[in-house]
Amino acid sequence: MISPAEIFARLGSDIGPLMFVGSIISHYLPHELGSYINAYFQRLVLFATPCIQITFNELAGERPTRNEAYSAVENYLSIMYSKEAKRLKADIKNNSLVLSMDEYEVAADEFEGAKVWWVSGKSCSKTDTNSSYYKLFFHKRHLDLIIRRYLTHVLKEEPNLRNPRRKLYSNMGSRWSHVVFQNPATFQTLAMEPEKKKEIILDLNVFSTAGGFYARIGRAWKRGYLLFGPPGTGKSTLISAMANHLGYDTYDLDLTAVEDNTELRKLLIETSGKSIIVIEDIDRALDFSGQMRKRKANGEQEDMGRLGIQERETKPYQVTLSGILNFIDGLGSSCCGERLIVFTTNHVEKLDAALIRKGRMDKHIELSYCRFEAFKVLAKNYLEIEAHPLFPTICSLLGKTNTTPADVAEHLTPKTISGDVETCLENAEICLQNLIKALEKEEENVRLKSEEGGSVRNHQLKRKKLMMPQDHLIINEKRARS
Ligand SMILES: Nc1ncnc2c1ncn2[C@@H]1O[C@H](COP(=O)(O)OP(=O)(O)OP(=O)(O)O)[C@@H](O)[C@H]1O
Ligand SMILES: [Mg+2]
Repeated sequence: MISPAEIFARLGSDIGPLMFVGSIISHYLPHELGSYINAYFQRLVLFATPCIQITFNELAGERPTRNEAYSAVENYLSIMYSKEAKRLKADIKNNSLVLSMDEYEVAADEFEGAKVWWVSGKSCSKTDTNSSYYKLFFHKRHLDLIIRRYLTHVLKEEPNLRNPRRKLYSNMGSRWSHVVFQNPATFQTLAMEPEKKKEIILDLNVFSTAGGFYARIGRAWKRGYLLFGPPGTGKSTLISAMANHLGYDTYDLDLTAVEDNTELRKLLIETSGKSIIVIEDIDRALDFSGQMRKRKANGEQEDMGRLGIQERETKPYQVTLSGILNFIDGLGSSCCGERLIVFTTNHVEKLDAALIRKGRMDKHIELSYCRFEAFKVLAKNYLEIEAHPLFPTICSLLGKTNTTPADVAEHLTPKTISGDVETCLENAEICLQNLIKALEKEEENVRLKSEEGGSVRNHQLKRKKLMMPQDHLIINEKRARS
């Protein structure tokens, strides 16, 4: 015979049915009565079972703003719950549709073997001003796990989950349109020297939590990053990793599609907080702008037949360097919330000093050719190996050649994908061998070029020596004549 204590203990492991009954009844009653009945069922659960309840109110304490923990729970539940839910609530936030649990809904979740239940509702007390809430119920034996691990997981300690519906905006003229940001790049998968990576992560973490500091020193909460390096060294990949790390939206600004500085300002004002504004290949965008302005000044813009397809599609172009400087400086003064602005370029030397000075581009990061530390990250990502007898050969070859991570990644992509361990190891061996062949070829090219360079230099030196007496003669002759 089961004792009443045991019944309650068992009930505590599955309070779902009780919760569901409460929510269904509440749903079909007038709001005030519904909320009363829901609260009653919750109290019954707490009384009759060894359950613990944690409440996340939408409006907490005296703060007029939304409780961030509530928003985090809402984000988490909207992903988990929307797959199986029958009743969802739709809302528009930052110009996009957000679905979340409707009131008096119950969602069951499981974390490392512990069952938990989330209940949504709206409190009716006068003091709470009809604040919405989420309540979490779980068995008290899981208290430690829930507090230490589950809540951390829900409250987006997992940075990728901070803003699960992150968006990638791009501009058509002066209008932004967006798609869901889905690039999976993270700092873990980014091939870069560990120290440099750590430094960037730290910088981002400090920035994202430094709102109070920026306010105190009277500066806009923004930070500029200049990423420079040859093509295929990971500039765009780093931006995606940054967006995933911070949970920010990304605005990919195509300057060549912007008509003039006024349009640029308009685009800026329409960006939201917690975002990364990216201008890729800033040197080329500015070059393009200069060319188009020159053509316009020369009255050539009418002759559209002479322009390239891309140029023909864009209108006469009036974005100037000072427009961009104002754009950067305006970030923060015309918008609220933190913003990162990121420029990328393959030719840092071409950029105007005013554009990249500290205060505008605060952090300059060089993305460079693939060295051994970066290679190890790629090998782990692509081949799932951390060591291999061929690694020392690759390490030595990478030191002698300038190969981009993009090239290395291409060689490390297995031609067949298999879950079988033996096939994976075989694939790894083949990929590493292929990479070695490519690196050896590159090394040979480097050697030939340096030999060619050497013989050209020797030739020039010899010529110089041969020329010397003649040159002296000419100079002396000139002196004599004068
Ligand atoms: N540092 C890196 N870590 C991981 N993958 C990389 C890295 N660099 C390049 N790759 C791989 O190479 C591809 C091209 O890299 P990416 O687009 O980031 O280069 P980029 O520096 O932005 O080049 P470009 O100057 O031409 O825009 C990526 O999709 C990625 O797969
Ligand atoms: Mg790029």
